[in-house]
Amino acid sequence: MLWHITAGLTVANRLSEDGDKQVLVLEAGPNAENLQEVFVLGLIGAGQALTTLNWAYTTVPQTHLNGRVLTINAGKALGGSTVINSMIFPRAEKAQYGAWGILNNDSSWSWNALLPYFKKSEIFTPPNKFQQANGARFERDVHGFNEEQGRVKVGFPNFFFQQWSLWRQTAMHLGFPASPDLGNGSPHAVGVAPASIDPANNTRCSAACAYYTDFADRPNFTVLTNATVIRILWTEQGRESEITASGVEYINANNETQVVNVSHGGEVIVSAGTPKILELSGVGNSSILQSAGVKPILDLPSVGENFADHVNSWVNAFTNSITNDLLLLDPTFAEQQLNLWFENRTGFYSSVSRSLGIAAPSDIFNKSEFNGLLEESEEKLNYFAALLSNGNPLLARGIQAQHRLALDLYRSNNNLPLEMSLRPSFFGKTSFEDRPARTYNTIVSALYAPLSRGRTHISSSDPFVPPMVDPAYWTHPLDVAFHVAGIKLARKMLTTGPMASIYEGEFEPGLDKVTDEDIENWLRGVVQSYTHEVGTMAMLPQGLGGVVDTKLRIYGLKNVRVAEN
Ligand SMILES: Cc1cc2nc3c(=O)[nH]c(=O)nc-3n(C[C@H](O)[C@H](O)[C@H](O)COP(=O)(O)OP(=O)(O)OC[C@H]3O[C@@H](n4cnc5c(N)ncnc54)[C@H](O)[C@@H]3O)c2cc1C
Repeated sequence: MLWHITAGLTVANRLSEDGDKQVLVLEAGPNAENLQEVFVLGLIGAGQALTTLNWAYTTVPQTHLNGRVLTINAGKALGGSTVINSMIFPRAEKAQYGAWGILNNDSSWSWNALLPYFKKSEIFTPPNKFQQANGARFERDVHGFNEEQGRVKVGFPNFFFQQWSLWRQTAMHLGFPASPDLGNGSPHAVGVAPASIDPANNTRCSAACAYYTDFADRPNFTVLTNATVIRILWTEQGRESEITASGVEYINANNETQVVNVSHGGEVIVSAGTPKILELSGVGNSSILQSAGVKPILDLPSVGENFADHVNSWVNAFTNSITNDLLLLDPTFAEQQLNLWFENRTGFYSSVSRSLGIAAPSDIFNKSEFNGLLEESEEKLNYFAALLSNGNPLLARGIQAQHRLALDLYRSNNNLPLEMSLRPSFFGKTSFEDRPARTYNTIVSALYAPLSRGRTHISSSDPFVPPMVDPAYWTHPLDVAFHVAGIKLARKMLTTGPMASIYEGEFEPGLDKVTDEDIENWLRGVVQSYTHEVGTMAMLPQGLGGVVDTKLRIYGLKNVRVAEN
């Protein structure tokens, strides 16, 4: 039994290949595959705006971001966040996968060990001549081409904005290597990102498209949508040496409470809002559970801790080039473009992929400046581990181990702190009405390897009360330093090399933000979640405050695993 979905549907699909296994998936949202906000590439953002498809969690006021409450988007549909996400489908730096193996002393978590699974997860369509002419590249060795169903379709779109090419040239001018493939495990480069799309139809390929639609008639693979899981039920304690899940309680589309039993030898795989469900089931930090009115079953204090999320910010420049802003500025043009997509899959709405540049420390700091920052962070390893671990001494060791490894990787230029991407449009918080009615190019700078760690917990036993979410953004000063440097790099990218030829002045942050301090102060008022939250069911040894082992089994529970970010 599983819920849910990006990860969960993948596992459900693979398990149900064995006809002797009965697999049930419970998903709180609907099947939204037939909505044009989901399948039309250029309508990214429209799906997120549908409240029925987005959990839109809110954070507690963020101490380091002027006390602001931020929104964290997360898909609520069969296919999870892949139904509303931006479809960018590159991979991380090899050393990042290796870090899992090092922290867990398990070599099955490394780039080499995982690459066969990455290949098995996709049907990659190489770029055609038009896409190659627009910068798309690929390396055959790192992709999967097997056309069997049960894989995410990955490829490139039918429309490219001209400034993406100018921007890549500018990035190269500033020292970024040209990427032969952003999925090859060496993404410190600039290139065109592949996307999780079906290039034959120019449509989104969500996890539902990859792992469910073609398998809906598998007799042992059942999916219930609009089914919100409340808690896991346990066998009477004392009869088993380990605590055993006996069933799951959920609320169906008619608002009725239902129970489904786990068959003998069966497992529950949690892949959805996991900390909340575990805490409602009595698994977590006992004192947090008791204050919320839940009877503790297993004291596992790191559940919901170790929360990390990317945040982003931007520099937008006025431009004379053609951008996506035209869709908002001219509704007739927007209608024509949408018609073009439906007629022959061309035009603005057939575009999705973005050019990305992944920056290393050497792109943004000089060596002595960066060594100084690293030394400061090393001196304060204990302090930040204690601060970020919420009074949990084992997790403090786990966070310290993560930080030590991250700092070592920074020293060798193998931890990549920033994703830089060019959006051919306005991007930011200022509403359409409040900004000049012009076209913009925006460079978005996203903090990729944050050292800050926060938490999420229940505050009530009522399953309909949203969880408390505190990502503790920007708690670690190195996060702040990288983010400020990202804005300076974005400015440089907009104003040098070929990009300078289409630059007509800066809108935000605005040229009055001159010093690092000005930029930092502006950022504290605008930084927003990039909605890539991870880490709250940490895969770490128990001595480092872990929640799951390297087979994703929850410590202390007999038949419950976790499969999600
Ligand atoms: C707006 C946005 C843009 C993004 N862009 C990109 C991108 O371009 N490239 C990229 O690689 N990543 C992107 N991501 C991140 C990526 O989509 C996620 O990391 C990934 O989908 C997470 O997979 P998951 O299985 O862990 O969780 P999810 O995909 O979030 O799936 C969790 C599922 O569980 C369901 N659920 C939650 N609670 C319950 C409950 N109580 N009962 C039943 N079901 C429940 C949810 O409805 C959801 O369907 C983006 C994310 C968002 C939100």
